[in-house]
Amino acid sequence: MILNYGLNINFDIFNLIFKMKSILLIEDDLTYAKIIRIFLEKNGFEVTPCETLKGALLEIQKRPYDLAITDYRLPDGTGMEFLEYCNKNCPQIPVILITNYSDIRTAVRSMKLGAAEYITKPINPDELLLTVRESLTIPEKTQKASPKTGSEPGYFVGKSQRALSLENQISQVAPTDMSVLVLGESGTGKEFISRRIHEKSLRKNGPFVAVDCGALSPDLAASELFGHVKGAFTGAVDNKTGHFEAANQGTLFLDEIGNLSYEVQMKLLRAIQERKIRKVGGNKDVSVDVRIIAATNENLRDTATKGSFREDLFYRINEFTLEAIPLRERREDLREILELFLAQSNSFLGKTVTGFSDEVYRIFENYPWPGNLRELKNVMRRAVLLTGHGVVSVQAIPSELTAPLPSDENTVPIGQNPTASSAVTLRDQFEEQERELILRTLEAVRHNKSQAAKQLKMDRKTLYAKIEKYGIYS
Ligand SMILES: Nc1ncnc2c1ncn2[C@@H]1O[C@H](COP(=O)(O)OP(=O)(O)OP(=O)(O)O)[C@@H](O)[C@H]1O
Repeated sequence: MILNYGLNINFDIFNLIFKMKSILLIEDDLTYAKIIRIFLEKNGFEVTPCETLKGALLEIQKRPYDLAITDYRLPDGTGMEFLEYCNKNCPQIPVILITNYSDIRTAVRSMKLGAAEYITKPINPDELLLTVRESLTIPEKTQKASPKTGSEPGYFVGKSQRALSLENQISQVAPTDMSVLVLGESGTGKEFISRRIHEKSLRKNGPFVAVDCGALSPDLAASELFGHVKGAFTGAVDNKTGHFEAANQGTLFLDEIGNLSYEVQMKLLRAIQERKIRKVGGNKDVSVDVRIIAATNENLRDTATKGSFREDLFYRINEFTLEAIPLRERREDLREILELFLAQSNSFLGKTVTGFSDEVYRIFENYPWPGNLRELKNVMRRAVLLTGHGVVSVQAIPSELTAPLPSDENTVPIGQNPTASSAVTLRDQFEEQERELILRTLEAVRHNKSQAAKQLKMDRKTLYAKIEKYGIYS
């Protein structure tokens, strides 16, 4: 197996830091799951494999895993159902969703539902490792990492008309204490815009607390936002400070605010209007001085009219509206954004990629980017990882972005000696292992294909197809 290159050199250090983090791996393709498991174990993680949604739901209740990785398509459900369960019942466990690139919209939806990250098939080992390590460093899922002071590194403004107008509005509203509602598709930078407002405001030396309301379990949302007193409910073993208090004299960013229950909306309205909160189970009010910035990618006005979002709260948080711009509507800014993400990825990964070929640039220009800046950043990071140095070529970007190219042009043929910077994927390694496994089984059963198929738990037709695919008898 060729799994020992790239970022692996640092794994001893990571071992020390992470002290055998436990991962629940939900993947029904057993051979593929085995390869991922062995790869992660070699890199110092403890992996428990699971083949079904039902099994995974039972397993996650047994022990506090540090991370879960789930395939989207499972025999008895989807990875999304698993994600939803985790959000409600164990929101502290980051979940990475594996999807096909063609399911990018699913991936984007998974991020909205609180997935820590998504990775697309075919999986690149370095990318998998990077994503796992990054997800394990997220401090707490409902509260995002929030620097208290200093401006957001690498905030990109842009030169397009719409970008300039947005920046102008940010500058105008920032010094006021108005509540701001930031609208926009997933990944367009709503949180970045909100941080920008905070940094340009008079509260910039106070905290910026970002809360992902989509990841708050309905039962615990009030306690997360307003805190609780010891003994308020089973499990409230200590007093807890809520996000409101934590944001005192600063800004509270409520992402995906449409996900809050009606009851919590009521408490939120009171907190904003009266500038007072009451902890769950408490009997006295606590004064708070917090500016609210909320974000949503749904039509909150519609939701308010239909009654599932309180109209009074909608008007209270919507004193000023900003619209984050989808990437496809700011193509003039693309080249500059690419350069920024390239520089960021180089510095993050310690690589020296200098640019991209004209062909890559053309592909980027023609692609609709449904996942917006986040998707672009992920694609760039992957491309930098695979390229290492020099110029990013088409081989380093997901084949789905390059519609006219056959997808297998993107990978190195099995048997060919790959270089460290080439697109060797877990799929390649999976196929290599599968070929070996089939060959060994055939030899063990003296080439009796029915027996081999039985042992390999595949039907004869599939076995024949694989024998042909791998050229076993040719
Ligand atoms: N103005 C910007 N400058 C540089 N990078 C940005 C900018 N806006 C967004 N990004 C990048 O895109 C990623 C997604 O941004 P962000 O989380 O703010 O989007 P979002 O609209 O809040 O997403 P979601 O709807 O999924 O919560 C960020 O991690 C950041 O890397």
